[in-house]
Amino acid sequence: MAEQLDNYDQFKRDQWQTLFDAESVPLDEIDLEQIRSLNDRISLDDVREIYMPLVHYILLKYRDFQRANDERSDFLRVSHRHVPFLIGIAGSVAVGKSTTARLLALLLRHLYPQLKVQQITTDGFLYPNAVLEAKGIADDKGFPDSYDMPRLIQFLNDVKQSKPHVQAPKYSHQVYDVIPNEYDEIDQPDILIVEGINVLQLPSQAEIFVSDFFDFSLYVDADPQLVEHWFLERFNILLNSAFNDPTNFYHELATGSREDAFLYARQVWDDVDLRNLKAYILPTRNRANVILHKVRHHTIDAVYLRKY
Ligand SMILES: Nc1ncnc2c1ncn2[C@@H]1O[C@H](COP(=O)(O)OP(=O)(O)O)[C@@H](O)[C@H]1O
Ligand SMILES: CC(C)(COP(=O)(O)O)[C@@H](O)C(=O)NCCC(=O)O
Repeated sequence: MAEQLDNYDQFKRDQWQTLFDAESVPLDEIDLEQIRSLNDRISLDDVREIYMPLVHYILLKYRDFQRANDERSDFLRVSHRHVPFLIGIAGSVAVGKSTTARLLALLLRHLYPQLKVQQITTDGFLYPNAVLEAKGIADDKGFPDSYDMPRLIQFLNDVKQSKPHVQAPKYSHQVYDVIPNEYDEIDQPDILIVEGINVLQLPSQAEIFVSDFFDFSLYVDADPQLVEHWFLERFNILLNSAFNDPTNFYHELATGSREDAFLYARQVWDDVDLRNLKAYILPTRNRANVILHKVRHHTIDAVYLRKY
Protein backbone atom coordinates (compact mmCIF):
# COMPACT_ATOMS: atom_id res chain seq x y z
CA MET A 1 0.00 0.00 0.00
CA ALA A 2 1.64 3.23 -1.10
CA GLU A 3 -0.08 5.62 1.27
CA GLN A 4 0.45 5.56 5.03
CA LEU A 5 -2.49 4.87 7.28
CA ASP A 6 -1.80 6.73 10.53
CA ASN A 7 -4.50 4.93 12.46
CA TYR A 8 -2.98 1.50 11.80
CA ASP A 9 0.00 -0.40 13.16
CA GLN A 10 1.75 -1.92 10.20
CA PHE A 11 3.36 -5.37 10.32
CA LYS A 12 5.51 -6.68 7.54
CA ARG A 13 5.03 -10.37 7.02
CA ASP A 14 8.17 -11.38 8.96
CA GLN A 15 7.12 -9.29 11.98
CA TRP A 16 3.54 -10.52 11.96
CA GLN A 17 4.47 -14.18 11.91
CA THR A 18 6.47 -13.83 15.16
CA LEU A 19 3.32 -12.78 17.04
CA PHE A 20 2.13 -16.33 17.35
CA ASP A 21 4.14 -19.43 18.03
CA ALA A 22 3.03 -21.54 15.07
CA GLU A 23 5.02 -24.47 16.48
CA SER A 24 2.44 -24.79 19.25
CA VAL A 25 -0.17 -25.82 16.68
CA PRO A 26 1.77 -27.53 13.87
CA LEU A 27 0.14 -27.08 10.53
CA ASP A 28 0.21 -30.76 9.70
CA GLU A 29 -2.19 -31.26 12.56
CA ILE A 30 -4.67 -29.27 10.55
CA ASP A 31 -6.35 -31.26 7.89
CA LEU A 32 -4.31 -30.15 4.89
CA GLU A 33 -6.70 -31.98 2.61
CA GLN A 34 -9.45 -29.69 3.78
CA ILE A 35 -7.40 -26.63 2.89
CA ARG A 36 -6.53 -28.13 -0.48
CA SER A 37 -10.13 -28.94 -1.25
CA LEU A 38 -11.04 -25.38 -0.32
CA ASN A 39 -8.55 -24.00 -2.83
CA ASP A 40 -5.49 -25.95 -3.89
CA ARG A 41 -3.60 -22.73 -4.63
CA ILE A 42 -3.70 -21.40 -1.06
CA SER A 43 -0.13 -21.11 0.19
CA LEU A 44 0.46 -23.13 3.33
CA ASP A 45 3.16 -20.61 4.30
CA ASP A 46 0.42 -17.99 4.34
CA VAL A 47 -1.76 -20.24 6.48
CA ARG A 48 1.06 -20.73 8.98
CA GLU A 49 2.54 -17.25 8.99
CA ILE A 50 -0.47 -15.00 8.39
CA TYR A 51 -3.77 -16.72 9.07
CA MET A 52 -2.82 -18.63 12.23
CA PRO A 53 -1.75 -15.46 14.12
CA LEU A 54 -4.84 -13.73 12.73
CA VAL A 55 -7.19 -16.46 13.97
CA HIS A 56 -5.62 -16.22 17.41
CA TYR A 57 -6.05 -12.45 17.44
CA ILE A 58 -9.71 -12.88 16.42
CA LEU A 59 -10.16 -15.32 19.29
CA LEU A 60 -8.81 -12.73 21.74
CA LYS A 61 -11.43 -10.31 20.43
CA TYR A 62 -14.12 -12.97 20.67
CA ARG A 63 -13.30 -13.56 24.34
CA ASP A 64 -13.33 -9.79 25.06
CA PHE A 65 -16.72 -9.60 23.39
CA GLN A 66 -18.14 -12.43 25.45
CA ARG A 67 -16.78 -10.93 28.66
CA ALA A 68 -18.33 -7.54 27.82
CA ASN A 69 -21.70 -9.18 27.10
CA ASP A 70 -21.65 -11.06 30.38
CA GLU A 71 -20.63 -7.94 32.33
CA ARG A 72 -23.48 -6.03 30.72
CA SER A 73 -25.97 -8.75 31.71
CA ASP A 74 -24.57 -8.80 35.26
CA PHE A 75 -24.92 -5.03 35.51
CA LEU A 76 -28.52 -5.23 34.29
CA ARG A 77 -29.15 -8.25 36.53
CA VAL A 78 -30.48 -10.32 33.66
CA SER A 79 -29.39 -13.80 32.67
CA HIS A 80 -26.48 -14.20 30.27
CA ARG A 81 -27.56 -14.19 26.64
CA HIS A 82 -26.04 -15.93 23.64
CA VAL A 83 -24.98 -13.21 21.20
CA PRO A 84 -23.25 -14.29 17.98
CA PHE A 85 -19.91 -12.60 17.22
CA LEU A 86 -20.00 -11.15 13.70
CA ILE A 87 -16.96 -10.74 11.48
CA GLY A 88 -17.21 -8.68 8.28
CA ILE A 89 -14.87 -9.19 5.31
CA ALA A 90 -14.77 -6.44 2.67
CA GLY A 91 -12.73 -5.80 -0.49
CA SER A 92 -12.98 -5.70 -4.26
CA VAL A 93 -14.82 -8.19 -6.44
CA ALA A 94 -12.40 -11.15 -6.98
CA VAL A 95 -9.81 -10.05 -4.39
CA GLY A 96 -10.37 -13.27 -2.44
CA LYS A 97 -12.97 -12.39 0.21
CA SER A 98 -14.89 -15.64 0.02
CA THR A 99 -11.68 -17.71 -0.01
CA THR A 100 -10.44 -15.78 3.06
CA ALA A 101 -13.82 -16.29 4.78
CA ARG A 102 -13.80 -20.02 4.10
CA LEU A 103 -10.21 -20.38 5.27
CA LEU A 104 -10.83 -18.46 8.50
CA ALA A 105 -13.96 -20.52 9.18
CA LEU A 106 -12.03 -23.73 8.60
CA LEU A 107 -9.17 -22.72 10.91
CA LEU A 108 -11.51 -21.44 13.63
CA ARG A 109 -13.49 -24.69 13.53
CA HIS A 110 -10.34 -26.75 13.61
CA LEU A 111 -8.69 -24.89 16.46
CA TYR A 112 -11.87 -24.38 18.48
CA PRO A 113 -14.17 -27.31 17.66
CA GLN A 114 -16.56 -26.34 20.45
CA LEU A 115 -17.47 -23.13 18.57
CA LYS A 116 -20.17 -23.08 15.90
CA VAL A 117 -18.79 -21.03 13.02
CA GLN A 118 -20.94 -20.20 9.98
CA GLN A 119 -20.46 -17.92 7.00
CA ILE A 120 -22.51 -16.12 4.36
CA THR A 121 -21.90 -13.78 1.47
CA THR A 122 -23.96 -10.62 0.94
CA ASP A 123 -24.23 -11.54 -2.81
CA GLY A 124 -27.49 -13.32 -1.93
CA PHE A 125 -28.97 -9.96 -0.88
CA LEU A 126 -28.48 -8.49 -4.37
CA TYR A 127 -31.78 -7.79 -6.07
CA PRO A 128 -32.52 -10.46 -8.71
CA ASN A 129 -31.44 -9.51 -12.27
CA ALA A 130 -35.09 -8.91 -13.29
CA VAL A 131 -35.48 -6.33 -10.49
CA LEU A 132 -32.16 -4.65 -11.37
CA GLU A 133 -33.38 -4.37 -14.97
CA ALA A 134 -36.75 -2.95 -13.90
CA LYS A 135 -34.92 -0.37 -11.78
CA GLY A 136 -32.67 0.50 -14.74
CA ILE A 137 -29.49 -0.50 -12.86
CA ALA A 138 -28.66 -3.80 -14.57
CA ASP A 139 -25.13 -2.53 -15.26
CA ASP A 140 -24.58 -1.55 -11.63
CA LYS A 141 -24.64 -5.00 -10.06
CA GLY A 142 -22.61 -4.81 -6.85
CA PHE A 143 -23.13 -1.04 -6.45
CA PRO A 144 -24.84 0.14 -3.24
CA ASP A 145 -28.33 0.47 -4.78
CA SER A 146 -28.21 -3.07 -6.17
CA TYR A 147 -28.59 -4.62 -2.70
CA ASP A 148 -31.80 -5.10 -0.74
CA MET A 149 -30.36 -3.37 2.33
CA PRO A 150 -33.49 -3.48 4.53
CA ARG A 151 -33.53 -7.26 4.03
CA LEU A 152 -29.83 -7.57 4.89
CA ILE A 153 -30.24 -5.42 8.01
CA GLN A 154 -33.25 -7.51 9.11
CA PHE A 155 -31.22 -10.67 8.58
CA LEU A 156 -28.35 -9.32 10.72
CA ASN A 157 -30.78 -8.25 13.45
CA ASP A 158 -32.30 -11.73 13.53
CA VAL A 159 -28.88 -13.39 13.70
CA LYS A 160 -27.67 -11.05 16.47
CA GLN A 161 -30.80 -11.82 18.48
CA SER A 162 -29.80 -15.46 18.16
CA LYS A 163 -33.04 -16.44 16.44
CA PRO A 164 -33.00 -20.05 15.21
CA HIS A 165 -33.02 -21.01 11.49
CA VAL A 166 -32.49 -17.56 9.98
CA GLN A 167 -32.48 -17.76 6.17
CA ALA A 168 -29.85 -16.11 3.99
CA PRO A 169 -30.71 -15.99 0.26
CA LYS A 170 -28.15 -17.49 -2.13
CA TYR A 171 -26.42 -16.12 -5.23
CA SER A 172 -24.84 -18.21 -7.98
CA HIS A 173 -21.92 -16.92 -10.05
CA GLN A 174 -22.72 -19.67 -12.61
CA VAL A 175 -26.36 -18.61 -13.03
CA TYR A 176 -25.30 -14.97 -12.54
CA ASP A 177 -28.40 -14.35 -10.44
CA VAL A 178 -29.97 -14.89 -7.04
CA ILE A 179 -31.38 -18.43 -6.81
CA PRO A 180 -35.08 -18.28 -5.96
CA ASN A 181 -36.17 -20.20 -2.88
CA GLU A 182 -32.71 -21.44 -1.93
CA TYR A 183 -31.26 -20.41 1.38
CA ASP A 184 -28.38 -20.96 3.74
CA GLU A 185 -29.64 -21.50 7.24
CA ILE A 186 -27.91 -19.58 10.00
CA ASP A 187 -28.77 -21.19 13.27
CA GLN A 188 -27.49 -19.51 16.43
CA PRO A 189 -23.78 -19.59 15.57
CA ASP A 190 -21.09 -18.48 18.02
CA ILE A 191 -19.33 -16.78 15.11
CA LEU A 192 -20.80 -15.67 11.78
CA ILE A 193 -18.48 -14.46 9.01
CA VAL A 194 -20.23 -12.08 6.60
CA GLU A 195 -18.29 -11.43 3.42
CA GLY A 196 -19.16 -8.97 0.66
CA ILE A 197 -18.06 -5.88 -1.20
CA ASN A 198 -20.60 -3.73 0.64
CA VAL A 199 -20.11 -4.75 4.27
CA LEU A 200 -18.31 -1.58 5.40
CA GLN A 201 -20.36 0.88 3.35
CA LEU A 202 -22.39 3.71 4.88
CA PRO A 203 -25.29 4.43 2.49
CA SER A 204 -26.33 8.05 3.00
CA GLN A 205 -30.04 7.55 3.75
CA ALA A 206 -29.58 4.61 6.11
CA GLU A 207 -30.26 4.90 9.85
CA ILE A 208 -28.30 1.79 10.70
CA PHE A 209 -25.41 0.29 8.76
CA VAL A 210 -24.34 -3.27 8.10
CA SER A 211 -21.07 -2.57 9.90
CA ASP A 212 -22.96 -1.63 13.10
CA PHE A 213 -23.49 -5.37 13.55
CA PHE A 214 -19.83 -6.30 13.26
CA ASP A 215 -17.63 -7.07 16.22
CA PHE A 216 -14.57 -7.38 14.01
CA SER A 217 -13.82 -6.53 10.38
CA LEU A 218 -11.23 -7.23 7.72
CA TYR A 219 -10.48 -5.59 4.39
CA VAL A 220 -8.65 -7.63 1.75
CA ASP A 221 -6.54 -5.21 -0.26
CA ALA A 222 -4.44 -5.45 -3.43
CA ASP A 223 -3.33 -3.37 -6.39
CA PRO A 224 -6.34 -3.14 -8.78
CA GLN A 225 -4.22 -4.44 -11.67
CA LEU A 226 -3.56 -7.63 -9.72
CA VAL A 227 -7.21 -7.92 -8.80
CA GLU A 228 -8.10 -7.62 -12.49
CA HIS A 229 -5.75 -10.52 -13.15
CA TRP A 230 -7.47 -12.64 -10.47
CA PHE A 231 -10.87 -11.60 -11.85
CA LEU A 232 -9.81 -12.84 -15.32
CA GLU A 233 -8.39 -16.07 -13.87
CA ARG A 234 -11.70 -16.71 -12.11
CA PHE A 235 -13.55 -15.83 -15.32
CA ASN A 236 -11.49 -18.47 -17.12
CA ILE A 237 -12.44 -21.05 -14.48
CA LEU A 238 -16.11 -20.06 -14.86
CA LEU A 239 -15.82 -20.40 -18.66
CA ASN A 240 -14.29 -23.87 -18.37
CA SER A 241 -17.06 -25.05 -16.11
CA ALA A 242 -19.71 -23.55 -18.43
CA PHE A 243 -18.64 -25.37 -21.55
CA ASN A 244 -20.93 -28.38 -21.23
CA ASP A 245 -23.69 -26.67 -19.31
CA PRO A 246 -26.24 -24.75 -21.42
CA THR A 247 -27.93 -23.42 -18.26
CA ASN A 248 -24.71 -21.62 -17.25
CA PHE A 249 -24.71 -17.84 -17.81
CA TYR A 250 -21.25 -18.14 -19.42
CA HIS A 251 -22.18 -21.02 -21.78
CA GLU A 252 -22.46 -18.90 -24.93
CA LEU A 253 -19.22 -17.07 -24.13
CA ALA A 254 -17.51 -20.40 -23.37
CA THR A 255 -18.45 -21.94 -26.70
CA GLY A 256 -17.44 -18.86 -28.77
CA SER A 257 -14.03 -17.30 -29.36
CA ARG A 258 -11.89 -17.08 -26.22
CA GLU A 259 -10.50 -13.77 -27.42
CA ASP A 260 -14.00 -12.27 -27.61
CA ALA A 261 -14.86 -13.73 -24.21
CA PHE A 262 -11.82 -12.07 -22.62
CA LEU A 263 -12.55 -8.77 -24.37
CA TYR A 264 -15.99 -8.95 -22.77
CA ALA A 265 -14.58 -9.80 -19.32
CA ARG A 266 -12.05 -6.94 -19.44
CA GLN A 267 -14.83 -4.57 -20.34
CA VAL A 268 -16.95 -5.79 -17.41
CA TRP A 269 -13.99 -5.33 -15.09
CA ASP A 270 -13.33 -1.75 -16.32
CA ASP A 271 -16.93 -0.59 -16.60
CA VAL A 272 -18.44 -2.25 -13.56
CA ASP A 273 -16.13 -3.81 -10.99
CA LEU A 274 -13.17 -1.41 -11.17
CA ARG A 275 -15.57 1.56 -11.20
CA ASN A 276 -17.27 0.10 -8.12
CA LEU A 277 -13.93 -0.51 -6.39
CA LYS A 278 -12.81 3.09 -6.86
CA ALA A 279 -16.11 4.76 -6.03
CA TYR A 280 -17.59 2.63 -3.27
CA ILE A 281 -15.34 -0.15 -1.99
CA LEU A 282 -11.85 1.29 -1.54
CA PRO A 283 -13.21 4.29 0.42
CA THR A 284 -14.34 1.82 3.13
CA ARG A 285 -10.87 0.32 3.66
CA ASN A 286 -9.97 2.67 6.49
CA ARG A 287 -12.88 1.41 8.60
CA ALA A 288 -11.67 -2.18 8.90
CA ASN A 289 -10.02 -3.47 12.09
CA VAL A 290 -7.51 -5.36 9.98
CA ILE A 291 -6.27 -4.82 6.43
CA LEU A 292 -4.66 -7.81 4.72
CA HIS A 293 -2.44 -6.59 1.91
CA LYS A 294 -1.87 -9.04 -0.95
CA VAL A 295 0.74 -9.11 -3.68
CA ARG A 296 1.28 -11.55 -6.57
CA HIS A 297 -0.10 -15.09 -6.18
CA HIS A 298 -2.35 -13.86 -3.34
CA THR A 299 0.67 -13.76 -1.01
CA ILE A 300 0.10 -11.48 1.98
CA ASP A 301 3.09 -9.19 2.46
CA ALA A 302 1.72 -6.96 5.23
CA VAL A 303 -0.99 -6.86 7.89
CA TYR A 304 -2.41 -3.59 9.24
CA LEU A 305 -4.07 -3.49 12.63
CA ARG A 306 -6.23 -0.47 13.42
CA LYS A 307 -5.04 1.39 16.52
CA TYR A 308 -8.17 3.47 17.13
N1 LIG B 1 -5.34 -17.15 -0.94
C1 LIG B 1 -5.55 -17.49 -2.22
N2 LIG B 1 -4.65 -18.25 -2.87
C2 LIG B 1 -4.85 -18.59 -4.17
N3 LIG B 1 -5.92 -18.23 -4.91
C3 LIG B 1 -6.85 -17.48 -4.31
C4 LIG B 1 -6.72 -17.06 -2.94
N4 LIG B 1 -7.79 -16.29 -2.63
C5 LIG B 1 -8.56 -16.25 -3.74
N5 LIG B 1 -8.01 -16.94 -4.76
C6 LIG B 1 -8.55 -17.06 -6.13
O1 LIG B 1 -8.85 -15.73 -6.61
C7 LIG B 1 -10.13 -15.70 -7.25
C8 LIG B 1 -11.07 -14.75 -6.52
O2 LIG B 1 -11.28 -15.26 -5.22
P1 LIG B 1 -12.71 -15.21 -4.51
O3 LIG B 1 -12.54 -15.77 -3.15
O4 LIG B 1 -13.76 -15.80 -5.40
O5 LIG B 1 -12.90 -13.63 -4.44
P2 LIG B 1 -14.12 -12.72 -3.95
O6 LIG B 1 -14.94 -13.51 -3.00
O7 LIG B 1 -13.43 -11.55 -3.30
O8 LIG B 1 -14.83 -12.31 -5.19
C9 LIG B 1 -10.64 -17.14 -7.29
O9 LIG B 1 -10.27 -17.72 -8.54
C10 LIG B 1 -9.88 -17.81 -6.14
O10 LIG B 1 -9.69 -19.20 -6.35
C1 LIG C 1 -21.91 -10.63 -7.60
C2 LIG C 1 -20.82 -9.60 -7.45
C3 LIG C 1 -21.38 -8.20 -7.31
C4 LIG C 1 -20.07 -9.87 -6.14
O1 LIG C 1 -18.81 -10.22 -6.31
P1 LIG C 1 -17.88 -11.21 -5.46
O2 LIG C 1 -17.30 -10.35 -4.41
O3 LIG C 1 -18.69 -12.34 -4.91
O4 LIG C 1 -16.92 -11.67 -6.48
C5 LIG C 1 -19.85 -9.63 -8.69
O5 LIG C 1 -19.31 -10.89 -8.87
C6 LIG C 1 -20.57 -9.22 -9.98
O6 LIG C 1 -21.31 -9.98 -10.56
N1 LIG C 1 -20.33 -7.96 -10.42
C7 LIG C 1 -20.99 -7.42 -11.60
C8 LIG C 1 -20.09 -7.39 -12.79
C9 LIG C 1 -19.44 -8.72 -13.08
O7 LIG C 1 -18.39 -8.98 -12.53
O8 LIG C 1 -20.01 -9.53 -13.85
